[in-house]
Amino acid sequence: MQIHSLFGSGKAVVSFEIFPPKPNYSLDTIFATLDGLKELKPDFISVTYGAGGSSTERSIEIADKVKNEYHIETLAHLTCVGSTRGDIEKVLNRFSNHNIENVLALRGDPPQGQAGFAASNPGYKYAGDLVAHIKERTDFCVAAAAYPEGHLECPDLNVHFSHLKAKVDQGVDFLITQLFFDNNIFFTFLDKARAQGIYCPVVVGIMPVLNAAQIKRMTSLCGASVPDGLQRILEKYANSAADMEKAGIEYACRQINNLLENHADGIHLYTMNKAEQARIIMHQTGLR
Ligand SMILES: NC(=O)C1=CN([C@@H]2O[C@H](COP(=O)(O)OP(=O)(O)OC[C@H]3O[C@@H](n4cnc5c(N)ncnc54)[C@H](O)[C@@H]3O)[C@@H](O)[C@H]2O)C=CC1
Ligand SMILES: Nc1nc(=O)c2c([nH]1)NC[C@@H]1CN(c3ccc(C(=O)N[C@@H](CCC(=O)O)C(=O)O)cc3)CN21
Repeated sequence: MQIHSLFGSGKAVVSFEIFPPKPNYSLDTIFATLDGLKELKPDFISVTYGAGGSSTERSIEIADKVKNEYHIETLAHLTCVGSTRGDIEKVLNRFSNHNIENVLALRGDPPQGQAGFAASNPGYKYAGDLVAHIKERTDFCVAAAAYPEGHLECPDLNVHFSHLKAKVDQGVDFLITQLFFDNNIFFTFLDKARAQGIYCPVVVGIMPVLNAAQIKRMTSLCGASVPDGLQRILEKYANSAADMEKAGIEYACRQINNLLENHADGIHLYTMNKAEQARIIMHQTGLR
């Protein structure tokens, strides 16, 4: 099923994100996660591709299992940086052969320890180039990323908006946001996006703070700002992992409840492969 057909019912679309386990871990760990997530009946699950240096083969294998063994609608991430058009066509063919109908078209992060990309990057420069290529050649439903706080590489928010508008016009069916911890930033972003003619559904990406180290890594990777309320939690529970997790889950639930009150099109939970915490959040927000 094409995910864009799920929007517009008046109910928020609910989705989860998982990433492949590191190469030295068995794939069984992700199947244990999926067993738990399946019970929550998500509308779809997305599988990251190359995030944090993970193997792309594992991403394809997991996306296949989600769709064909768990029978959950799948959104396969695809990054294009460093690939040729031929490489991308091969991966798209493999997705098609596994009946995967939805792709999240991304540019990709620079390699770890590197701030930018080599000028000689072949093939694709921006995610929009990948969106256009997929739409030209296939019938995939195409999602893309949106950055409510702007993007680290593009400090001028107005310029960044024009890039987003151009990307959407290249054929994006729906957007998923980068994580953020202050809903007001999202509401301002959404108003501005609509005013600039970006009309597609916008799913909100939420990352629960489950431990301080992970949030440090994510905020430095994606530039999300940490509001005072969250900073206080990080300081107060610095020496108590269990209390930190509990407070992080409560924070995420408050964010989600407020987004639902404001009619968000969808909630996409960055699960960090933790099914039990996802279950608590789904129950506490009444989403499941
Ligand atoms: N591996 C994964 O599963 C995931 C990765 N990400 C990462 O988030 C980051 C951004 O990715 P995307 O949104 O796909 O990239 P993008 O290509 O849409 O944007 C990246 C940067 O390029 C600028 N830009 C975009 N189009 C432009 C144009 N036509 N001319 C000039 N500048 C332009 C944007 O303002 C932004 O600063 C990447 O680093 C991506 O890998 C995000 C979610 C999941
Ligand atoms: N810039 C950017 N790159 C991404 O890959 C990305 C985003 N933003 N935003 C949304 C999601 C969040 N994603 C994430 C976030 C964290 C990890 C992470 O912490 N990975 C650990 C592996 C942990 C483990 O295997 O247990 C790592 O060390 O890389 C992975 C994907 C992927 N996405």
